[in-house]
Order: sequence, then C-alpha cells, then structure tokens
Amino acid sequence: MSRPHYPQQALLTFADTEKSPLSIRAKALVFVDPRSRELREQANLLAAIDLPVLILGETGTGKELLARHIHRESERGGLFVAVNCGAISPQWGEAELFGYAAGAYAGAASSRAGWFGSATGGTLYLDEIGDLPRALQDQLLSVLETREVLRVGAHHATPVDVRLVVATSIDLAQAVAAGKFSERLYLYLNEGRLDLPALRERPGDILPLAEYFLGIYAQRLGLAIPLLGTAVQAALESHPWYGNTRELENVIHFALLVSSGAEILPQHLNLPTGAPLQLIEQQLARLTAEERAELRQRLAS
Ligand SMILES: Nc1ncnc2c1ncn2[C@@H]1O[C@H](COP(=O)(O)OP(=O)(O)OP(=O)(O)O)[C@@H](O)[C@H]1O
Repeated sequence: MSRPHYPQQALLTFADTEKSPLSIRAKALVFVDPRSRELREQANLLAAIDLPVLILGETGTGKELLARHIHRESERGGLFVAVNCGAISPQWGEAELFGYAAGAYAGAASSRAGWFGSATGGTLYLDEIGDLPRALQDQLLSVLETREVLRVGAHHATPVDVRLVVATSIDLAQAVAAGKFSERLYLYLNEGRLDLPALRERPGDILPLAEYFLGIYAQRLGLAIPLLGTAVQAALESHPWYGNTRELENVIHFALLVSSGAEILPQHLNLPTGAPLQLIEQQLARLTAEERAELRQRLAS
C-alpha cells in the first residue's frame, strides 16, 4: 500500500490569537475583583505543581492570558505554544500534535517534532479541548500518563517534558455524557481545574480593565488618556458583557477613536443592546426537558 503524502505546509496554525485585528495582546493580567484575586492565587498554586490545568470560561474571558500567566509563574524555560483544537484535522492531527518519523509519509525525508515537541521544556496550550478529535483524546491521555510521545511511523516512544494547559468554553461533563469526550481524559484534566468567571460575575474588574485598555490604546495612538465620566462608568458596570473582556477591550478602543475631548461620554461607547442569539441558544441548551416544556407552555399562553 502506498504511503499518503503529508501536506507540504503545516495544516495547523498557532491559536487564533488575533480574534480582533485590533487586539493588543495585553501582557498584564488585570485581576482586581475578589473572585479574580482568589483565582490568581489558585492559578499560582497550580503553576508550581506538575499537573495539567483545565481552564473553563466563556469566550473572551481571558483563558489564554491566564494560561500564559501560569506558564510565566511556572518558570519553565521553554516556549508557550498555543494550538486551537478546532483547527486540528482528524486525518493529520496525530502528526501535527505528536510529530512523525522520517519516512512516515511519502516525501517526508526528515522527522518532525509536532506541537508537543515544540513545547518541550515549556507549556502546550490546547484551546477548545472539546473539539479535539475523539481518537486523539485517547492518545493525549496516554501521553499524559506515560510522559512519552510516539511519533507517527516511529518504533520507539520519545520522553516529553511538556506542561499541558487546556481550555474550554463548553461544559465538558455534558460532552462526556453525550459520548463526545473521553471520560478518563476529563477526570484526569479536571484535577487541576480553574473556573474563570464571566466578566459580569466579577464586576470589580470592569472599571480597572477599562482604565487599563484606555491607557494602553491611548499610548499606542499617541493620545492623552481621557477621563471615564460617572455616567460612562455606570454604563460599563451595568452592561452584561456577553463577549466578556474581549468585548470590553473593543468597546474602549472604539470609544477612544470616536471621542475627541478629554472625556469619554456615554454616546462614545456604542454598547450593543439585547443578548446575542448565540447566548440565548446556549442558555436554551442548558434547560432540562421539564424546564423546556414549562417555557413552551408559558410562551403559548
Ligand atoms: N484579566 C485581564 N487583564 C488584561 N487583559 C485581559 C484580561 N482578560 C482578558 N484580557 C484581554 O482580552 C482579550 C481576550 O482574552 P483571551 O484571548 O485570553 O480570551 P479567551 O477566553 O482565551 O478567548 P477565546 O475563548 O475566544 O479563546 C485579549 O486581548 C486579552 O489580552
């Protein structure tokens, strides 16, 4: 049987860090609310222990930034390598993640380390772990348990020294119940679990984050830092932030661009009203069969 041709270009790209082309990839972790401070302490404790970390949080809450913080705190000398599991193809994912030996594919004259190899001595961040193809979930668990990687086409396993941090915005327990996620991998990862609350659940972070983004964007644009008046502060604090910190960052950047004076006014905020359809869908999906029947009855009456 002829060997398949491994694609010339890497199929995977590093995680989609620039969700917004305007994002500044903040370096500082602004955690002021008591819930966030507690979380930072938990993260620092976990950083020092050699255990995989599972970060749970809605989109835009800062999961990747928290993962980078854990990497820094762990003082591991290697790279922080971020991979989005949604971009891993079932066909080539094994080679992309674990690497391949020379000759494993037609035209593959030399071996390749894969993402695990690239993160040796450092941290591998797997975003949206729930999207990892099922077969790779079992292989990942085996790598975690044995601390060895078997490259595609290799005869011997290679020891790996990689700290794993994974993130999810979906309820993995539900994915396990639905047979979409490995229960053993979930239990393994869940030992080092960090729940990153939605921004609306840690209101003490909203204004410090707004001031922080205002400061860095003003500096980048060469502008003086405008004030956030009391009406603007109240509007920011009462907004539900379904897009979390990423949404706040974009709102502040926009306000800075459209304001001309020394103060940001409420009309500069351009806050969307109403919950996005995606959030309504998420909430509907969480309802039990009884709750759904009750809702249907109420809507019909
Ligand atoms: N606590 C924070 N302090 C400063 N900046 C933050 C904080 N949390 C998030 N950000 C900024 O908000 C943006 C979104 O954060 P990040 O990409 O880490 O979120 P995420 O939860 O990984 O998103 P996704 O679920 O879409 O992958 C980034 O620009 C990040 O730097």
